[in-house]
Amino acid sequence: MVSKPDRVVLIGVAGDSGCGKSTFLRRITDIFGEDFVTVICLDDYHSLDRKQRKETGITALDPRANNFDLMAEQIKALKNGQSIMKPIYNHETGLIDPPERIDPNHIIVIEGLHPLYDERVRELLDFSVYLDISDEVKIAWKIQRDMTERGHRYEDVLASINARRPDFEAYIDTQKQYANVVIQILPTQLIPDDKERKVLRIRLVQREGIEGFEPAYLFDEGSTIYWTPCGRKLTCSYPGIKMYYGPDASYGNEVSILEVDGKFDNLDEMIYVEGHLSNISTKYYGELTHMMREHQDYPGSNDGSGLFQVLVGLKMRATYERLVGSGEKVAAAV
Ligand SMILES: Nc1ncnc2c1ncn2[C@@H]1O[C@H](COP(=O)(O)OP(=O)(O)OP(=O)(O)O)[C@@H](O)[C@H]1O
Ligand SMILES: O=C(CO)[C@H](O)[C@H](O)COP(=O)(O)O
Repeated sequence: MVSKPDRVVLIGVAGDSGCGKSTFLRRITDIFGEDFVTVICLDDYHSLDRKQRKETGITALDPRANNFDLMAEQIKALKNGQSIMKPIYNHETGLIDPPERIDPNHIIVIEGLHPLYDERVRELLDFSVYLDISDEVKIAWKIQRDMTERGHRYEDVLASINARRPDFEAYIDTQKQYANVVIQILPTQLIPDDKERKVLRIRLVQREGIEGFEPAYLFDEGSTIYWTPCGRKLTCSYPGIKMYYGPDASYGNEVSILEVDGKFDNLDEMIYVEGHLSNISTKYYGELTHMMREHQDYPGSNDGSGLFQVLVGLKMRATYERLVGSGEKVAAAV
């Protein structure tokens, strides 16, 4: 840890397994610096180990397999500047290991299946994100990762997604109603009946009316905009790029949507898109483009997922600086 924090800022990143949380977390630590951020994976609060879950038929997504009392107590303690002894769930053995000491830090990120599920934990959060990946894309990514990197069979990957679905819908998906922002990852609409899932449509759903959070917009705040940026200033190969901005409603809340369908060919040209976005919480013109170009190797860096992950990271930085006051600025990316 760099220095003892005067105030702990708590961020929640929710989503199912395999929805891109690790990539998003790397972007957050890139913005704040590794020492400034402590990431807690909420799998560590599983109260049933793998064998017990198998015997009882209760999945890890089910609240009964998780110790929310301990989670709420320990996250509250960290926010109050106290150290905790956090349990550890060991994914290799499927067992619960002896606890480890976690000290408060400037930013604490709680990530996993349930950061927004329990009201006591939810109320402690200063900023929250839900990564919402459509079934079609989830299957494509899981198959790519679990078959090529983990040696699983196609039928097993599909069966595990199907087996999780009822509990996913009951306990995980419902959390998106509480998030400040939702990043939705959907199949493209630019290629009819696309099965490859190489081109994606990404939507950033931003809650309106949250104190201190100003949604980003395209061209003109509150309008509805359809924009095809391809042409002289943005190179686009097939199937091109379409962007959208407009108002909507979600779970009875007013939201505004920013959307990108398609892939950016050349991230140097992102400055053209950045120049037409407002309220993006950058510290200088071109900072968002700079951040996207820095990590072209991250998955999704050349589509809306990279763009919106960076944008949400900038919103987190703005939240941090607003909460801690002007004395504690995070360095700009230069
Ligand atoms: N934006 C993206 N575009 C394309 N592929 C992606 C994107 N984000 C993640 N992936 C791929 O999806 C897979 C899962 O991503 P990642 O490991 O980040 O998810 P996770 O939520 O951290 O998963 P888990 O909780 O199971 O560890 C990886 O193979 C990664 O390459
Ligand atoms: O959804 C998950 C969160 O990442 C895991 O399935 C859950 O944590 C159980 O882990 P394991 O399958 O290793 O016992």
